Amino acid sequence: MEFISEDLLQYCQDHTTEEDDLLQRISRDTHAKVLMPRMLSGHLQGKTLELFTKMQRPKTILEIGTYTGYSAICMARGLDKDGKIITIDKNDELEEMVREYFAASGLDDQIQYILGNAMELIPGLNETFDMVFIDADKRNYSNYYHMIIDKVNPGGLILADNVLWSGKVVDDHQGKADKSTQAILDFNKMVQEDDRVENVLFPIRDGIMMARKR
Ligand SMILES: C[S@@+](CC[C@H](N)C(=O)[O-])C[C@H]1O[C@@H](n2cnc3c(N)ncnc32)[C@H](O)[C@@H]1O
Repeated sequence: MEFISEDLLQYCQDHTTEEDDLLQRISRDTHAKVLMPRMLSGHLQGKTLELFTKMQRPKTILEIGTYTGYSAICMARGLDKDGKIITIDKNDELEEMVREYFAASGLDDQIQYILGNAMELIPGLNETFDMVFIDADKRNYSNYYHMIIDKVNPGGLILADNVLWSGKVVDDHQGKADKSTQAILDFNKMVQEDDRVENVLFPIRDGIMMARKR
């Protein structure tokens, strides 16, 4: 489901700094060769992530859910020279493609790509973060939040994608939402009630929750 008309979306894209050749290639290849290409962040969200990163100036970013690397490259482009992004994905079938894109970005020395289950890997990360992008399995969104909140530095940002879940968050479920929808509803409620953060839900693409740790 699109929340704004195709014409308005096109107008927004036409007034957003252009996607360069590499991001266009990743988007094209993903749509041609990879399952569920709708998962890719794309032009508007990618530029939003890049600009959020430039404003936040994080030393370390954690991304949960690399997929084909589009959003990781956007955030890496926003980093200062001494910043780094750790990005985790469990899908090793995309590894070759993703490593090639990271190399082509010229930023692979700032991108640490880890393959494996984020639920198992995150507790072992001996780092603190200035920015976290949660964009993996929806059912674990609240678990990821609980796992990372103590690793986020004061003033750090937690971003979570797809928090409008194609609009299903406002459907009348009559107490029987499907598991992914319920997980998103629980996540949004939990963030809204968490006094450790101040937050805003942006209606960008499928919805991005931004929570800033106090
Ligand atoms: C929505 S896609 C990420 C899109 C990417 N961030 C972008 O914007 O282009 C979600 C990814 O999360 C990965 N994923 C799902 N569950 C995971 C888990 N438990 N651990 C690590 N990765 C996971 C999937 O393999 C998939 O590639």
